[in-house]
Amino acid sequence: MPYRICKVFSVENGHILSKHPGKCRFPHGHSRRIEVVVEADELDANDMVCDFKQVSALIGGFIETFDHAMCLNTADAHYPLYRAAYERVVAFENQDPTSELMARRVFEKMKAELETSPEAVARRVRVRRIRMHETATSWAEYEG
Ligand SMILES: Nc1nc2c(c(=O)[nH]1)N=C([C@H](O)[C@H](O)COP(=O)(O)OP(=O)(O)OP(=O)(O)O)CN2
Repeated sequence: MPYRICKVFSVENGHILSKHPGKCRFPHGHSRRIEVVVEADELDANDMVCDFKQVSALIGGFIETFDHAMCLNTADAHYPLYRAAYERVVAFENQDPTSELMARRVFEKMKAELETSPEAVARRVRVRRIRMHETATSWAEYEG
């Protein structure tokens, strides 16, 4: 049974769900909590999965790109307008930026960071799941 730790990040993030039949197809924002769960079979010399700060160092910068940014489907008719007007736009290729897909994107980035990092932590630690909170009552997660 592996040991697990979780580092929680917060961002203020906008999105448009262009396929949504209700009001979520209009621009709106969320104060998102993003839980990054990593695991290891053995603890390090400090009796940790890894330092929480190492999780931040690996994925914090990527998560920051979602902060005060608008997530958009590239197929949304408004996408070119947002792209032209604002520098902080996060594109989802022909898919709506749901919490499910945002969780998956963070998961895949964290996995890639661990695979390419030369640091020892990367050989021992795996990303287990990303939980993307949307509101106080809803979240989605992606698990490896
Ligand atoms: N599976 C998903 N469903 C919905 C998503 C999503 O990303 N994945 N997103 C939305 C909207 O972005 C919406 O803003 C959030 O939905 P919801 O939790 O329904 O928000 P409310 O504040 O309106 O919830 P209430 O608890 O009903 O007030 C929609 N669905």
